[in-house]
Amino acid sequence: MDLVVPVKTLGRAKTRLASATGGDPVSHAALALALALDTVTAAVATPGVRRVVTITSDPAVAAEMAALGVESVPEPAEPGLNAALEHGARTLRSDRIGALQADLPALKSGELQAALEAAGRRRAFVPDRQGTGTTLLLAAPGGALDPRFGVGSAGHHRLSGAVALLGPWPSLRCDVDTEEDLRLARVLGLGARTGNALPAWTT
Ligand SMILES: Nc1nc2c(ncn2[C@@H]2O[C@H](COP(=O)(O)OP(=O)(O)OP(=O)(O)O)[C@@H](O)[C@H]2O)c(=O)[nH]1
Ligand SMILES: C=C(OP(=O)(O)O)C(=O)O
Repeated sequence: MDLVVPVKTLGRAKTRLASATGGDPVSHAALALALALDTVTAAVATPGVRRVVTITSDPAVAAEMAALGVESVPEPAEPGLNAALEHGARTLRSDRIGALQADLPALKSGELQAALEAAGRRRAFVPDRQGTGTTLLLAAPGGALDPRFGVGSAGHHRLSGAVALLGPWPSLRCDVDTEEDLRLARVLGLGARTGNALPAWTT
């Protein structure tokens, strides 16, 4: 399985989390980067994951990912998350491809591995903890990714024929968009970089 991980340019990312860093843009960018680095660190360590590639036009993200041994592909001219994922999938030219969101700072490799195994050869997705969004989308072997991320993406992925995977994988389902999500992810056990990037209120 090869995974594409989209990472928005840090200065524009995670706007719903801005209050967590008190409006300081430097701390905010550091937190957004830490979320992505912790997610990718867990993904790279997952048995069954052969390759991880981030899709980003942010040179700071690409440099940090390179330090982890992870390649980055620049975003295409067409804007938006799904266009970025389609571009990444095309670039990888892999037989088996998936898209993993970059805001899963509590992600445990064992849970990602279990979800990959549960998918088998099906096109499948993992909904977020609220059941409305999507944290992981897996193409069938040789099949297209056909990403439909955005508001209500779980419903869109289901309607497009992907199978919902609802296993006991809280770290895989806990994407962090808000301060409340961050608190929940902390209970699950944050990756080291996000833990270090957090403001004092969480301690
Ligand atoms: N490369 C790329 N990644 C994106 C883009 N939009 C969203 N993402 C990534 O997709 C994932 C889910 O995005 P959201 O949760 O909506 O994140 P966000 O847009 O940074 O957050 P908000 O500003 O709060 O909506 C995150 O990993 C983002 O970094 C995009 O246009 N390009
Ligand atoms: C883009 C998505 O993420 P979020 O709900 O975190 O914005 C999605 O779930 O499709």
